[in-house]
Amino acid sequence: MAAPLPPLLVVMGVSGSGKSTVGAALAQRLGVPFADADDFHPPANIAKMTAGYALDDDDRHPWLEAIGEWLEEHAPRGGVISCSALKRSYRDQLRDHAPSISLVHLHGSREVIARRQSSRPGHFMPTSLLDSQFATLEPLGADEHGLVIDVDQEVDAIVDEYVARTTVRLSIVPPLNTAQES
Ligand SMILES: Nc1ncnc2c1ncn2[C@@H]1O[C@H](COP(=O)(O)OP(=O)(O)O)[C@@H](O)[C@H]1O
Ligand SMILES: O=C(O)[C@H](O)[C@@H](O)[C@H](O)[C@H](O)COP(=O)(O)O
Repeated sequence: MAAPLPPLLVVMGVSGSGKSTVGAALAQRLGVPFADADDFHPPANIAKMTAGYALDDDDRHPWLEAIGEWLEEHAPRGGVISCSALKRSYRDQLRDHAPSISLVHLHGSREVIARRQSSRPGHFMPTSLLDSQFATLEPLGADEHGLVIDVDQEVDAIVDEYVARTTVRLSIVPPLNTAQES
């Protein structure tokens, strides 16, 4: 039997959904490297968001290319990267680099996410951009490899849910026609 592929995950969702926090915890649990896509933005993108303007497709294109390259580089040994990946076309761009990625969409109500995003200290992303994040978000298509997890639970519970839903359990099936010992 072929060895299973190492996990190569993109933790996606709107700003404040917990991508960085959950992504780091997932990487630790899975024993693979972690990266945060916030660190891949060119300075102009950070400046634009800090000033309260949403990024557009042109702003995101080079950023997604850099994330795609990280995924490509980490595909052989696995990795987790947190990246909003809001549109289907953005995820297609990542898959062009690394077709084997799995998406983990952190899904939650605007209320829960806004509360977390606005109480997060020292982050450049203004709460005023949350509406545009939700408006831009395109849910995972049925043909996209991944799963959706509710963020309204503790970080460890989210990681547990991921592991429970993705672990293949092998059951030991006794051979047929085995003579019964008496
Ligand atoms: N499951 C959770 N339960 C409680 N707080 C959380 C949870 N996930 C994230 N947080 C907190 O919410 C805020 C936003 O999380 P963060 O990981 O920065 O989100 P993102 O990377 O998606 O913008 C942070 O202050 C983080 O500590
Ligand atoms: O595509 C975008 O509009 C940005 O990448 C955005 O989705 C991302 O969320 C910001 O970088 C803020 O970072 P946080 O998600 O950590 O708030």
